Amino acid sequence: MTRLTSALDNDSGAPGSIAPLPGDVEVAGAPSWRLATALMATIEVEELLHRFFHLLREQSPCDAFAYRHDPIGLRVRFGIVGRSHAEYHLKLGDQSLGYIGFSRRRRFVESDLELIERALGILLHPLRNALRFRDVRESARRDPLTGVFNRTAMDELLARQLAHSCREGGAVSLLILDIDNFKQINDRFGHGVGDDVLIALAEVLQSVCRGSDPVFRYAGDEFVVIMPEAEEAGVRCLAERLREAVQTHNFGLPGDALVEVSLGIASCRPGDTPESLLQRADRGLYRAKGAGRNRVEGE
Ligand SMILES: Nc1nc2c(ncn2[C@@H]2O[C@H](COP(=O)(O)OP(=O)(O)OP(=O)(O)O)[C@@H](O)[C@H]2O)c(=O)[nH]1
Repeated sequence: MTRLTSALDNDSGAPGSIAPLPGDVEVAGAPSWRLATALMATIEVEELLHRFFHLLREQSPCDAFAYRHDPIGLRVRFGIVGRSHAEYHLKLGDQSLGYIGFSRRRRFVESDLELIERALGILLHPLRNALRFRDVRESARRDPLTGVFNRTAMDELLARQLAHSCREGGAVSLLILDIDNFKQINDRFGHGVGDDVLIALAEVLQSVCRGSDPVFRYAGDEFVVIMPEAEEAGVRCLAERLREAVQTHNFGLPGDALVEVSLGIASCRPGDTPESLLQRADRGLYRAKGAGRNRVEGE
């Protein structure tokens, strides 16, 4: 663990290395085992950090706390930011476990930072385990070929979004996209080239969709995009943008062969289930194929 800054009243301090802690130190009167036991009782990163912050704050060395791990896009914040700051890079061996920052209205003094650093020493191993668990769970929700979310993740999100829309009355829309004549691409150029097309297609879809509209690989050459809060006009607009983006993308196929897609769209109606919503989008896709492909259709 490395102290990056100990900015007292916003003055930057010199970086320094923190020695590992003995296992049995006291955290400002609270035995370290209390913190260690609380952290051992969960494997979820967010819950772990929440417990860490609350136990630390009982000893009042900080008012706010921010954790970030950019490679996995994880950010967690608690409390109200003050004007005195201290930031640490958390490392176990060569492995980075992210950055953690503390802030406080009152000025941090060296004994506060020592207390924080002892507590961080106790956090390191549980945090490493929680990050590993998160990684395993995330990879079970990803399609191994394209890296986008898989059908399991789609089923979970769609059920959650529909339940939310039932409760709160908000909109949910989705689209299903299928490559036109993909079998011919495989037959003409080989299965490996077909795989490359699927990978590149997933990248095009993700680059057009905002982070809030996740992309899923639904089946072989079919992808789904879920649009929380979007009405039919919104999903139609996104579907058209995706169709155009794919058509104009250079997939690097021999003879500059084009890749085109057909799309079916559907928006949530009262009483919809995930299955009924998907079926409507699928019927739209079927109509798009029947009407000549490279187009968007709803029901
Ligand atoms: N390369 C590759 N091909 C796949 C994969 N999964 C499914 N496919 C192929 O995708 C093709 C799907 O074809 P279909 O969607 O049935 O038909 P299509 O040729 O795309 O024609 P339309 O959908 O009617 O336009 C089949 O040839 C499958 O073998 C994969 O992971 N990699």
